[in-house]
Amino acid sequence: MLRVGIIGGTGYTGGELLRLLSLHPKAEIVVVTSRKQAGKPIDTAHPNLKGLVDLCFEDVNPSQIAEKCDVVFTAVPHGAAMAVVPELLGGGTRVIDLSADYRLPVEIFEKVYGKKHEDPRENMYGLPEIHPEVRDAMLVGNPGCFPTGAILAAAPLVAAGVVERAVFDSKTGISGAGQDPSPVTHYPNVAENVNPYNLTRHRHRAEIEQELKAFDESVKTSFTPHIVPSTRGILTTAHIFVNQELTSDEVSAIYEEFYNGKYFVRMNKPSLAAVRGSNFCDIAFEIDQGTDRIVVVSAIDNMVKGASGQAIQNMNIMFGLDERTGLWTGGLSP
Ligand SMILES: NC(=O)C1=CN([C@@H]2O[C@H](COP(=O)(O)OP(=O)(O)OC[C@H]3O[C@@H](n4cnc5c(N)ncnc54)[C@H](OP(=O)(O)O)[C@@H]3O)[C@@H](O)[C@H]2O)C=CC1
Ligand SMILES: CC(=O)N[C@@H](CCC(=O)OP(=O)(O)O)C(=O)O
Repeated sequence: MLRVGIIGGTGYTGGELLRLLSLHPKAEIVVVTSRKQAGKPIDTAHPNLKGLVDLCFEDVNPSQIAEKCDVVFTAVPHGAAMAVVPELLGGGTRVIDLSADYRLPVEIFEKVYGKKHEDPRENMYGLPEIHPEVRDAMLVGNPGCFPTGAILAAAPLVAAGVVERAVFDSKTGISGAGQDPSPVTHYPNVAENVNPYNLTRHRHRAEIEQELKAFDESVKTSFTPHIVPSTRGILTTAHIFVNQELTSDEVSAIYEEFYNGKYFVRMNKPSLAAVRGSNFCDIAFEIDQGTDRIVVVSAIDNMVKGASGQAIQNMNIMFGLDERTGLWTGGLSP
């Protein structure tokens, strides 16, 4: 059994890690941290897990955690992971970080996040459909939720060298903002409403660019997010402008070949409901006949394929398990 630790166990992604790992046949959760809820049972923060995870939150230091664990998930805010990762790695454990601390080269991170990186080191971007090399990594920077849906939607066409520009328009559920309440997440501001934000400069644009430009340096990208009145899920509409005419069969072949053997990407009508609670990314496309545009739509659960499920997929690959282990569940639709 893999001995697993979670730093930041009271949060939304920590709760999803606990929910999914409690069903994982090859993982045993041995330590879950919280500074504010230390000593309390897991189900005080996550009532849905009563009877499933029989542990209490602990406030312990990273080297004590490393001693007990083969792998540790850091499900903490940006900037907090880099404060614990060096000690975890020094203790010999492998780390999957759900924050943005290890997704970008240091100079880009510092520019985008406006803070100094305290632990500059090479990063391994944990989008396993594109980076199977995660298998050998000691530290994986698990992707952001929006970049996961956007990159998976566009990567096959960008890798085929046919894309001039990709414009991503994403709608997200509110859990992407984490558990701390704010005016943005306040019910009257979210219910029966759609809120666009960071129209041109959302920090996730850097991740999207990093991954797509690795396939084709000349591709141009734009990204605009919106919050919709849903707890979970991200639906991304990608307007992809191409440099040549393609038939529907040709585009289908490009996607089928790119995602051949990639279990968690399905060519399937995307909807938030169909992927809710699951690690799937559903993708469909339509060619805008007579124009240079292909509309590609993807749907993920931001907390599963967009965070904790993908992190467990990475763990499975890093430890030589079938990537699907513990992630068998379908979506909760309808
Ligand atoms: N929500 C989402 O859909 C997604 C989130 N992410 C990223 O995952 C990370 C976690 O997100 P999320 O679960 O939403 O966040 P939450 O705000 O819901 O939870 C944060 C957790 O981190 C702990 N924590 C906070 N500050 C520190 C610190 N300085 N040191 C140690 N622990 C700390 C908190 O517990 P306590 O204060 O008790 O210690 C809490 O358990 C973030 O970096 C986020 O950007 C990534 C993809 C999707
Ligand atoms: C609704 C909402 O606020 N969403 C978050 C996305 C959070 C996320 O998952 O990404 P990171 O891990 O990079 O923080 C946002 O736009 O900042």
